[in-house]
Amino acid sequence: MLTELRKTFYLLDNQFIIKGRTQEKPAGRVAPDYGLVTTPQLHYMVYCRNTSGRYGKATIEGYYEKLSKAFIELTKQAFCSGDDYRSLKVDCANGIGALKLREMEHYISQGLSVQLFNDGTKGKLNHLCGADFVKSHQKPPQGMEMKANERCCSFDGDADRIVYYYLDVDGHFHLIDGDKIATLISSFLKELLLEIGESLNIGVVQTAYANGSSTRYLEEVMKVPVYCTKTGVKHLHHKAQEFDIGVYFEANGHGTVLFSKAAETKIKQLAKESGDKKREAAKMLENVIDLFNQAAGDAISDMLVIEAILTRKGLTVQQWDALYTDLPNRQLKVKVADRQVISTTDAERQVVTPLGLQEAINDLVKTYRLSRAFVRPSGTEDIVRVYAEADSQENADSLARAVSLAVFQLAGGVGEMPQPGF
Ligand SMILES: CC(=O)N[C@H]1[C@@H](OP(=O)(O)O)O[C@H](CO)[C@@H](O)[C@@H]1O
Repeated sequence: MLTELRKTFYLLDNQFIIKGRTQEKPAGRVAPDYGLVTTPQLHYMVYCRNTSGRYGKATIEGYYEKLSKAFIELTKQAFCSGDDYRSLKVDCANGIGALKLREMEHYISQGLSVQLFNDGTKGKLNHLCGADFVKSHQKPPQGMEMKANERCCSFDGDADRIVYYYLDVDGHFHLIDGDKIATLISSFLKELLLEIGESLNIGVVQTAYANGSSTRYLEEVMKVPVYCTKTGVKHLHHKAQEFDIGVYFEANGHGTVLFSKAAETKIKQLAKESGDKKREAAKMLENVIDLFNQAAGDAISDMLVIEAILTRKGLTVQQWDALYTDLPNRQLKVKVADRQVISTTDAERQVVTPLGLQEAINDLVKTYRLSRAFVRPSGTEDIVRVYAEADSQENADSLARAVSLAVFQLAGGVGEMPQPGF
């Protein structure tokens, strides 16, 4: 996250970006100073400048105005306008998202009231809170007061990821991750596409970390084509650009939806010319295009899209969650002397080297039901990541442990040996 942020600052500070290429800043030109902004807001500014303002005004007010206008349009005649749909609790991970959401609050207050937690007034960045903590520990952040069935979400520190969650009446925690966000959004978009009756193609892009139930639901129930890329949003973003409408989300809640130029032009034309029903659907799609950050995954923009969809469809957080049931899963880390000894293929789902490791994983996976496991070297930490899913949490935990042990033994593990079982 921070590396991305620094890289973008560097681009704004020392170089200009012209049509996707970078070049040295011409002498005498002053780089704009936007003060403190979220990572996706910075990407928005760059996108605006690179399109000479066609994408939007390259100011923080321009961002708030563009998003809030689309959000208000989408929610104003919504079927459901009860209080349940109007309020949302947001854990801001003690990060920049808190400052920016506060600034934006009054632009969207007509459609949504947000209550902020972990807003940075005390507490440390991402410490026991934020999207990454909630997703990896599968529990609520500290500092959030949650009542049963209340809709809550967490941003990460630089506000480019978002996950939703709630507590049921028995106090059980339910996580709604990037996969379920992608599912909600795709089903909404598919319905609108049916209404406008145009054959625009839609594709969903995931990584190997996507829960098996989400992939099955998208392919088998929703009949949407799903593609798997390597981990890291740059891979998902590029793949999503191949479709008229490309929906991409990492399971950790980082993602957005991209619309091709041709799709945007078609939708804009239908919003002007077609008959009543089609025109309404096309207008809605026009606002959806404006509400999604086309430059990068954006927690604020994604939150507004999700809130607009839930309101329009009259869906509660529990109904959304019930679209499918996640397979129990576990992620572990293994320390090895050199993580580069592990090379992978098939979008990181199969190990090529060291020899014998993939066979060992295959043998372990066969001993569990509804199981899947893979390992890959992290691109951001000096570790190997292990992922496993199975029919029960106990089995997912036990498979993840057994695979960790195989990695430790076959790929030069260091330190304490992982124990089988959990
Ligand atoms: C399993 C997982 O969540 N991996 C994250 C993490 O990458 P690793 O290469 O797994 O360390 O950080 C990336 C950058 O934030 C993010 O894009 C990715 O999804």
